[in-house]
Amino acid sequence: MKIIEKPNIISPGMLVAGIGFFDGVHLGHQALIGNIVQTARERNMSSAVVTFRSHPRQVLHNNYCPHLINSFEERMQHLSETELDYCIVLDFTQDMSMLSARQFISFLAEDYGISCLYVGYDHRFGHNRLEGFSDYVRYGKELGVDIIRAQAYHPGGKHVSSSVVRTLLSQGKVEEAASLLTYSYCLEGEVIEGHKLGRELGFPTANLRLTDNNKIIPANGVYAVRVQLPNGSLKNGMLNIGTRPTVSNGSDRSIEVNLFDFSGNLYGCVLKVFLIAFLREEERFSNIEKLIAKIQKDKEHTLRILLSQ
Ligand SMILES: Cc1cc2nc3c(=O)[nH]c(=O)nc-3n(C[C@H](O)[C@H](O)[C@H](O)COP(=O)(O)O)c2cc1C
Ligand SMILES: Nc1ncnc2c1ncn2[C@@H]1O[C@H](COP(=O)(O)OP(=O)(O)O)[C@@H](O)[C@H]1O
Repeated sequence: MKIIEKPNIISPGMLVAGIGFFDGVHLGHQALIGNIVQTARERNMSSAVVTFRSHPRQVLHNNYCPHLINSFEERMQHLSETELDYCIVLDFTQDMSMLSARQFISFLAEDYGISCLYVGYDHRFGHNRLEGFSDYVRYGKELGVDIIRAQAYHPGGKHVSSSVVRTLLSQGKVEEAASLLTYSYCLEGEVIEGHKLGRELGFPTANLRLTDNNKIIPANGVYAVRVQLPNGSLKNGMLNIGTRPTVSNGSDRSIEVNLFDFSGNLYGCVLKVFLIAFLREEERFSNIEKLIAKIQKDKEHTLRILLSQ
């Protein structure tokens, strides 16, 4: 998949595209992309999605802070794992938000050579999202762009959407989220210094400062994880997200991971942590010995989960 970031007519009138933000590139997105690719093949054309670098709401509302499933780089990575030929990345601007639906379709046709556009069953575009699908079809006819309505995808009768996945993640339901995403949710961050207490407990923990502040932080609790080190190697581990109520009265939320079968200095390294399963909620223990005993049990629980996969 080639990423197109500037107006570029790949082959005039020979591009089948879908439009959306595609946060998560979940099963529903994958089904839509499957339809785009199939239509492109039937028509001897190329396939693409049109997406936005930042969430349009971030541009329209200055202080809006989205809670997203993917960073931009992750979204590009997951899209590139599909069979799409191109991903057209637009920088959503105030000017773009003023375009009517007709002007936007015309822009896609003229600047990118799009001749067939899949529009999500619930997707609306154009200034103030005033118009609907029948209007898009009419403008498409006038402009020579075939507009197709993408159907909702309900595997096993379940509704799949980015909002459903976001809710699952914020509730800590990482396994259910992974079944809709087709991959485990990932948090990436640089290892920073913590309170140096982990080593005293016998479980040193790499404290993470997240690379992307717009990503969802799953519910507080303990998770079984796989950790990718900068050299690409994978380690099993356990992650705690929370306020560490046994050792601290503060409300600061830390994200810290203990790696199994590892010793060494990780400060300054960037780790990717894949959340495989939720183990339990964070608890306040009456003393450190009880906390240590529980973390030891968490380790056994984590190993049972990760080694059975
Ligand atoms: C698997 C795991 C589970 C944890 N569970 C709890 C918990 O239930 N309650 C709590 O107060 N702290 C919990 N912690 C946090 C420890 O208190 C924390 O690792 C310790 O304070 C070390 O912090 P430091 O790296 O900043 O020194 C957990 C840590 C790990 C790695
Ligand atoms: N198995 C391990 N898992 C996580 N971090 C480890 C491990 N072994 C060594 N380390 C190192 O120890 C640090 C964590 O020790 P800790 O006492 O918890 O200090 P801090 O409070 O600064 O995180 C990590 O940042 C990393 O550099």
